[in-house]
Amino acid sequence: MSDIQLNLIQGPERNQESKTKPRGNRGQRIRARRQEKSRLLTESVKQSQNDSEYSKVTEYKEQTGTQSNQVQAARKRKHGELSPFIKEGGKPSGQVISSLFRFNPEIPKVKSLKVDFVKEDVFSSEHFRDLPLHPYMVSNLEEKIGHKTMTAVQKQTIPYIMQGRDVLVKSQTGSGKTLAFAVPIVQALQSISPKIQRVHGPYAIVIVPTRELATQSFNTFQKLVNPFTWIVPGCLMGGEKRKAEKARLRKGINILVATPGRLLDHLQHTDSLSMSKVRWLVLDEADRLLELGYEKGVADIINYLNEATTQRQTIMLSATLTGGVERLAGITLDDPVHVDISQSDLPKQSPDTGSKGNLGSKENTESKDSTESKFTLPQNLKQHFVITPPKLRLVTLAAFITWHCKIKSSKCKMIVFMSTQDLVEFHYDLFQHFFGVSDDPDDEMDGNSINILFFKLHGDMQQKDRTKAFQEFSQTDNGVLFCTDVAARGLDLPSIQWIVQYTTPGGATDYIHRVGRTARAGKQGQSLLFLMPTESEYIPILNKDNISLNEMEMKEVLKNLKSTVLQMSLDHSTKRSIPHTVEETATYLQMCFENYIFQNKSFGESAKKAFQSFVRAYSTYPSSLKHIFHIKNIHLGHLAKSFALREAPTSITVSHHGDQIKKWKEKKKQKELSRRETSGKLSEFSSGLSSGNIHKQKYLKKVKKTKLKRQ
Ligand SMILES: Nc1ncnc2c1ncn2[C@@H]1O[C@H](COP(=O)(O)OP(=O)(O)OP(=O)(O)O)[C@@H](O)[C@H]1O
Repeated sequence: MSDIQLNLIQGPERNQESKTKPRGNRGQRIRARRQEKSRLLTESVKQSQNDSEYSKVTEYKEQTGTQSNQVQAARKRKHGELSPFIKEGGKPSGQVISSLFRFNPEIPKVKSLKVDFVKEDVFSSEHFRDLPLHPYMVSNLEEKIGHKTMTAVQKQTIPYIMQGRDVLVKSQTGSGKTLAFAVPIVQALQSISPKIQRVHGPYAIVIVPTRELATQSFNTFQKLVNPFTWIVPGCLMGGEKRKAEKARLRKGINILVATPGRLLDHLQHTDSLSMSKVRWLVLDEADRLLELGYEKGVADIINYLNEATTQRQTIMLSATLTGGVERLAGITLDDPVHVDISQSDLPKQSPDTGSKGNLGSKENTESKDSTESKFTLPQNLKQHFVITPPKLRLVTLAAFITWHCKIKSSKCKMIVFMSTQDLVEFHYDLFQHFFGVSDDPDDEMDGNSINILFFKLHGDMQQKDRTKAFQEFSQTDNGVLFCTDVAARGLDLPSIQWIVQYTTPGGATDYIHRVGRTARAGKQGQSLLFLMPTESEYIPILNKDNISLNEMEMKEVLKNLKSTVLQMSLDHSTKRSIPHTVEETATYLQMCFENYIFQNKSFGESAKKAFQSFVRAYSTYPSSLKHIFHIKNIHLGHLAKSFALREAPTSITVSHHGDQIKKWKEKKKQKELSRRETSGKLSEFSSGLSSGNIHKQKYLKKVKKTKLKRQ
């Protein structure tokens, strides 16, 4: 038997995990639960101790083994025939526990570049009452909404919109762009005489990329029209009932906030929706809306508008708006003003004044000047990065979350961004199980005292669950939200202290919007970016986009784990064998995770799915970043540890994993091409409304399912 096989898990059979809940009175139940937990935890402690022994043995073997053995093993590993921890001759199905702290790649020294700090004031000293606004508008803003002075972007933008100008607005996240367009629109609508009626239909169309942002912007309009009861705002978005929306459209909506897919479907299928009165078109998060996948739908909406009305003012906003983005959808802007708070006090005329484009035409689908202006981040945002070897990612995340949200403070609100839905599902379930608030009252008596509130949000959730998660997380003052980039844009969730990016974003733009969920409107906030050693070159790339980060050392994060482990439910018998050093504690927690995954089949499947989705997502970084983010740079066996798997799933690690990814990418490319031919819809776009073409509907559903499940 090989040395490594000595470490095969001797634990209970899979699927036996707490399946049979003991009957009897409360006292008996608690005792039985304690015994079961004690058994599992003791097992983890034993394994964490064995693990140190094991690592010594394997290290010795690796160092002293004959060269031919080493070369042979290395060759096999290279071709994926061997798990890095199963020696030749080992049982292929064997579950091997490898050391967390041995054979890790070195943590490189990061060479940060000097960052030019661009100052951007959030607030101005001017008051809303200094503007020619209706007195009720001013009193509503001051007394009900609670804002007396304007933010800098509001001060610069509102007068231009009130003059009827087309405007392109770029200002940092959380600087108040929503009111910058909402106030002048409501002001103009209330002043129309005779009064507008709801049956007139929409005067303003506000397009946003996600459902949560649609709800949020709609709520802002609802507050603003409070004194002007005859103005009716409304919201249309994928996931909601089509019939109910049609009924509301029939009654009349004057300010229509919508996601593009659902709006387009109503334009195509709801007769009562007329665009003839539309005077304002707002594209919030415009750069996102005009990206690949969204831009076709937006161009179609603009075509509808162009046919229905000629008198239109267009307003485009984003924290990462670059000049020329309007060309992406061939939007025609008439002598637009560029408001860029970071650059100067005086807004500029657009260099491409009055440029006309062909809607959706190929020539216009590239932004030519993405580097022409610098991005600005909130001054009160402290940004950090941590470099962890792949094996230690999961325990480092657990250490970070439990320290900040339980041990250090019980009032911490955190968002953890991940690249795919499967990653979100897996981490949510795992953390909920180990550290979440239990719905079983027995747990409180049982001493299970980590009790963090966990939430999840991604594009594949049922709309009602999505709405519930969003609302509950907005209202709570402590908790952790695991999410995809569906929550990266525009959301204004109160009192977020930490933004964690557990998977690296595809570029500076995504980075800026993710971290922009904290440090909003002058408040304090912090962010942490997880990197693997092979990814450290990403820091100077972010530096070039004015993003400045400080290193947080992994061992500093991990040293807090001991308190977490102490707080986890342990009875006296296991407490005696609680690990002490950082290495022991981290290994202990990793063993708890691994045992749980190993013993619970559905969790095991979820871990594998998450692992695979991570690997696939990893192959979709833009070509400019491929030298850093290439799956070949990562040891998949080590990476599997961060999914509490004892070896990488074979479907990925078979010798041709490179070919598999290539095939998958080709398939994805083909699907993307046919999708673009049939429709411009992507996840948030997918409204499920089209009634005419069932075949297309099914096709889109399939594409939506198979595509990376990114959002
Ligand atoms: N004049 C003001 N004074 C104080 N706070 C304000 C003012 N205007 C807006 N805010 C607050 O600032 C926060 C951010 O506003 P908003 O969501 O509009 O920012 P944003 O610039 O659109 O951000 P993002 O780029 O992330 O979408 C909100 O909580 C809002 O209530």
